[in-house]
Amino acid sequence: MAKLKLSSIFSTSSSNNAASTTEGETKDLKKSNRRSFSALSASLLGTKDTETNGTSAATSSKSATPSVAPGPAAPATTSEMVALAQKITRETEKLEAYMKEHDLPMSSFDASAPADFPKLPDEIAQSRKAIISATKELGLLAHGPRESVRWGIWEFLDTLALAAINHYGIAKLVPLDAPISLADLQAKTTLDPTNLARLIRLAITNKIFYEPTPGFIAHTAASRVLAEDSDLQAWVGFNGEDILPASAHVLQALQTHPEATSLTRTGFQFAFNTVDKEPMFVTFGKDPDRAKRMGKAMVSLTGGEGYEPFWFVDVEKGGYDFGEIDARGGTLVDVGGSHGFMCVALAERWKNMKFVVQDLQKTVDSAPKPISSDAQVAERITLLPHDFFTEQVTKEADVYFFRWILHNYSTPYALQILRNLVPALKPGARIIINDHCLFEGSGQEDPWDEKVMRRMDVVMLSLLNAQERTESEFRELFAKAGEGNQKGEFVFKGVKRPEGCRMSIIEAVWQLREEAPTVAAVEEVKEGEETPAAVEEPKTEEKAE
Ligand SMILES: C[S@@+](CC[C@H](N)C(=O)[O-])C[C@H]1O[C@@H](n2cnc3c(N)ncnc32)[C@H](O)[C@@H]1O
Repeated sequence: MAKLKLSSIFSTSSSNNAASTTEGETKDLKKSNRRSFSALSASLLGTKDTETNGTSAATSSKSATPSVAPGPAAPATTSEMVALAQKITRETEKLEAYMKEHDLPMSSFDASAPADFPKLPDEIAQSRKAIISATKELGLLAHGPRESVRWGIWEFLDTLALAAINHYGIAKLVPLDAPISLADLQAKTTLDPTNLARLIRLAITNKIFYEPTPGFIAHTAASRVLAEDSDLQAWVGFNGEDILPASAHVLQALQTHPEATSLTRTGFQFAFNTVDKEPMFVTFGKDPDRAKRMGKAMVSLTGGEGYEPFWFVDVEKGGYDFGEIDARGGTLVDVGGSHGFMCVALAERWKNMKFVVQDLQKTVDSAPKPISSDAQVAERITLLPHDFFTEQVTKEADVYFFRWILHNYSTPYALQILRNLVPALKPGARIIINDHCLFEGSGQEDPWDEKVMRRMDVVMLSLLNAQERTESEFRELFAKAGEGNQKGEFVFKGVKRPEGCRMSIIEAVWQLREEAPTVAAVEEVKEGEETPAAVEEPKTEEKAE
């Protein structure tokens, strides 16, 4: 029997993975992102940006895979390595000119250097991204294939060294203004001299600390920020002491449980001897220090480039336009909203809407009170304990918002979370997900963004058997969540991604079946195509908490 597909009704997206828009009103930001990367990639190599020259880079196998083609800036004889080196010079000069013009210090290893770049205008930010990508590629080429694989695989040892340094608080023990001898440093720690020295010296190869004279350790900019930023310390701790052991056990987990959907059979459980006992969040719930570390690590992540809340809040930057809902004083429910920082930011921007922040009892209890010092903001935000694995308690809201929630769950759990909304949904209710949205294939993203997002996807596997999703996976998730419901269905509206942001805004609307678009607008899908994969339902005892 033929299946009906509701794609392409609200979305301009198609199987070529072009980005879609929300109700056709918003800019095709993913596409423009891809175009800017295409342009960047082309300019990196001194070639033309085919997409902006009439030939769609999206349909070209060369759309994002840098390869040297002769062009005005790169004659046919110019090797890929020289083309990359020239581009690095050009883009670095552009960056430097901007910094000088605005009296800003250039990036430096010096301990007194700034820990972050300031917010750069788009063109200069693109130069910076080009430098990051091109230097990586040039380095790989300079190593050659065999050597780059042979030694690239050892990056986990750099993580180990950093994790140990962080665990023993070494960065805080090094004075900010003068070197310290290894002997004096050792006297301040329980780490023995040999291990202290070798771990620091491995970190030094990544410009974390330096050794001005043999046996003396001093700060670089990176070690100084590690000494001063407690959220970054938590991020390093969470990665080094939770994610690293979990990832080291993923192969074991996959070999034992190849379906890889259960929350209690991940690399994390194999690493910490909790297989079939409890999900990671439950383990953390029993250990306040570890839970606190993860919470602070998330603060570090969400404050990081490309993840800041303003990308969702600021309409001018491509954020979500709640104008119509705000005008009628509608309600947004932030499901798994932690301490409500997103709702605070939204309430500061949208002055009439009401907000409900739902999270587990413990999280709600530990939220700051009042939630905002601005009474006009605080009075419109309610914090409510709610487990999203149970039926939604806030009925008939206009928006159910999930930020960094669904990527924590494999499909069976994600379906359950969405289905738990259904009894509360009124026709037209919007489900908005703020998560990464991966391209179907590789090489269409800026290379550094792609690295971060693909790594995050594997972190999700390691800790939770969860995943980042592509647009078609989100579409299928919504289709499956509404399947079998006689009254209504989730109609997928599309994906929008603010340029410069790594997270996407994925939207569906709950519609009564009789209100669904007419058959004329519905695309026929041949039998056997896009059949959602069979998924097991999560067992109750496996739920997060
Ligand atoms: C990765 S954090 C995301 C927090 C927030 N949405 C953000 O954007 O930073 C996941 C959140 O889900 C909450 N959570 C986990 N399991 C939950 C459940 N079963 N019901 C409700 N909230 C839950 C956690 O307490 C945490 O605040």
